[in-house]
Amino acid sequence: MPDMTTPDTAGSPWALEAQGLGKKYRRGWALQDCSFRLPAGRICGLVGPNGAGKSTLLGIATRLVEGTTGELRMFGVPVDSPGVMPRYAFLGQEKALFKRFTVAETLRTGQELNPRWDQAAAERIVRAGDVPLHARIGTLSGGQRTRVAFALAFGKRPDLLLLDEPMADLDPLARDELSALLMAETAERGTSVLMSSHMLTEVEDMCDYLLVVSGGRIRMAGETDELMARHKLVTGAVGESGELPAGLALHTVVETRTTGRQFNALIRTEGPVHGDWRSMEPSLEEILLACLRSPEAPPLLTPTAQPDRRAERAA
Ligand SMILES: Nc1ncnc2c1ncn2[C@@H]1O[C@H](COP(=O)(O)OP(=O)(O)OP(=O)(O)O)[C@@H](O)[C@H]1O
Repeated sequence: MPDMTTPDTAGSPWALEAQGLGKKYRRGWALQDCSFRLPAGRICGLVGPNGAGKSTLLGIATRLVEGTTGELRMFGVPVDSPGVMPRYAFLGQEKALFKRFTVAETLRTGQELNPRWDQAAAERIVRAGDVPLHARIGTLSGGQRTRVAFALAFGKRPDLLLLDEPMADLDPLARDELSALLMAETAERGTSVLMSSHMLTEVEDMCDYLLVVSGGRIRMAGETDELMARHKLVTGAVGESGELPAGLALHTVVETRTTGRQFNALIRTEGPVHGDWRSMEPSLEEILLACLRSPEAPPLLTPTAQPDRRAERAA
């Protein structure tokens, strides 16, 4: 886990802050009215179904996509300010590497393009995977290529690493190895990470912060443990006419399923849970799936994730 006490050099405690962020394409809104905060030093999972708006959000952060409404700040500075570029590195599914370059030439390009370049770190990452420096990129395996892309990203010494499913095409062993590399490198430097992933187990293992997006809107945001602590799985008997117990209405019911005389509900607790039912701690996967299956449930943002309302009003 990263060192949470690492101070941010620019003085802003927020790696990312979105206020009313939206992107409209001709077909409609890809991202709408998104407001959230991601504190510096966190590893944040960006979760949502296909077409949810994850890549659009990462695209706005990296200036590949221009937002239609609102604002996105990185370490307190609007993402379209010139000073932002050296502060982040982006890694997507498509690795932007020249196939004819050798690994050494690729790292040299990184060195020439980035004033904060850390050659020792980049070489260490490449060597740890037994990737020969003289090998051409085109001759490397997918896992080796991803490792070189990670070396380029970390060599840049970014304060924020933005990852769009960078390990999606890797086998489980390579994924495991590169996840460990990611955790070790970010912990050493206190790097903030925002990574989109469809692998919920990976998110559960790696991420101490979550941003859940669906239909272009933020559904949940905040510290993983706080979000988990707000949910319970309850099981009990339905009433005579199949109705749910009245006590459940004291809480936010995210999802219910009834089988015969028994109900299962995933609830957001709004106080102590009392009732003639059994209550269990759901897994993160159960919470995420219920949240994504229930678009009518209200969004849940922990206090940390909620943007400063005063700033919003002043804007
Ligand atoms: N260049 C574009 N032109 C028009 N519509 C777009 C464009 N890019 C994305 N969209 C639409 O915006 C919505 C959000 O897409 P986005 O790629 O951000 O989703 P995603 O969450 O990254 O999905 P996935 O998990 O499949 O990668 C989708 O409906 C998509 O069709």
